[in-house]
Amino acid sequence: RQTQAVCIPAVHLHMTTATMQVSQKDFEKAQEQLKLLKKDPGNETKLKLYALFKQATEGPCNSPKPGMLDFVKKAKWDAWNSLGNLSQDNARQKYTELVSSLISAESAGQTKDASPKESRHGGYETIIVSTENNITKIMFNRPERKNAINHQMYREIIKALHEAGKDDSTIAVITGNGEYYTSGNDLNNFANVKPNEMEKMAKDGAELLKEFVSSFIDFPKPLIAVVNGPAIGISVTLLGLCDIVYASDRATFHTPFSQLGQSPEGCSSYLFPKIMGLAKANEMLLFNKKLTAAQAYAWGLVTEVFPDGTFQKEVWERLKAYASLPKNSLAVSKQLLRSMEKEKLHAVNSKECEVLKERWLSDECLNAIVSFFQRKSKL
Ligand SMILES: CCCCCC/C=C/C(=O)SCCNC(=O)CCNC(=O)[C@H](O)C(C)(C)COP(=O)(O)OP(=O)(O)OC[C@H]1O[C@@H](n2cnc3c(N)ncnc32)[C@H](O)[C@@H]1OP(=O)(O)O
Repeated sequence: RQTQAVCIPAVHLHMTTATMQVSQKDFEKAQEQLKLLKKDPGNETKLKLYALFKQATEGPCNSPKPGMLDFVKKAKWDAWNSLGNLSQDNARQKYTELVSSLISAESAGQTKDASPKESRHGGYETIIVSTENNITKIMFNRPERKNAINHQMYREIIKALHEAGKDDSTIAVITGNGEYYTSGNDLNNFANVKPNEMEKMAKDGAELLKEFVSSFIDFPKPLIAVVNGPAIGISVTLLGLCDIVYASDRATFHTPFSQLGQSPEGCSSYLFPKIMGLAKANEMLLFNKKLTAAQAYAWGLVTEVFPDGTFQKEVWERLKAYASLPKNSLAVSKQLLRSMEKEKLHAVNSKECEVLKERWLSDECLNAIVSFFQRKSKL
């Protein structure tokens, strides 16, 4: 899998003769500092470091794309290739900055009086979790994969929601890093499964999905979705379990389940008809209708739409004010609003996962996934 351990080969931690740029010294120093890190920075970060090192020393990716089955090589190639034509100077700069941020994060973790403003939660690779102004922010962080949700990300979000539910924050926010909110389930979750492992894949997937959706159903504080860009699949269905949904006018909302031979999840088979009426829910959940932000607002899925240019500023100012309201009052009020539904939502979640488990073994679903990987189809 892409998230398998990726070592940074020693050779990549040494400079070739290379350029004598102003930043050359810093770049070399960064390579030395990297070796002093006590904590493993995680596979995603190691991939970024690997890619930036290759770009800085060799320029844009020039090696042939490895085969689909060669996961580690493919993940490294993808990371390097995703840097496109980034100049070697910029790559050196970014590499140096990344190392410096890792060193600072590590020493901040060791010093009690670290910045009181934003505290970054450690131990995550596919998401960034931080707390500031009484708001715990959970950010999908695989921008080069359009924030597709792989198994590791599902597990990390479950953990982050569990911790956010108990921490001192007043509200929690879920959002995406980069251009996309998220492109939904990572289709690689279905790739490279041997025929005799299909049933297990479907069973494990359904269990993970059930636990993932349950962690949204049970989340005890106001949960706000800040939809910064296009949202696909499960990231759209989960919006029904969020208490407020703010969207950039660049966001779109797409649940292409029948196109993928699958079926709705995230309690959308129950919540979407309640939110928007059965006729409109059918267009989204049966017939793959992609909504603009304005349509999603008109259909009741989105609370408010903001111009992309001022989206972050306006939304975070608003949320900062909301998060200064009395924490316990907000929590009990949210629970009152949702409690009558909780049992029903868990039952819907179980049923949806059961149906999906069967769908994942169907030819319709397998053909759709093969088409995606053969580049015959994209959404
Ligand atoms: C435990 C299991 C629970 C399952 C729950 C059920 C959930 C269901 C769903 O969420 S259904 C929705 C699934 N999502 C998709 O089908 C989206 C697939 N992606 C696309 O159609 C396109 O990538 C796109 C429209 C999102 C973006 O297109 P474009 O702007 O042209 O970018 P690229 O395609 O070049 O994307 C860059 C890079 O990212 C890879 N990627 C993007 N999204 C996904 C994804 N969802 N799964 C896997 N890979 C994804 C894409 O393949 C590119 O990789 P490459 O550079 O080609 O290696």
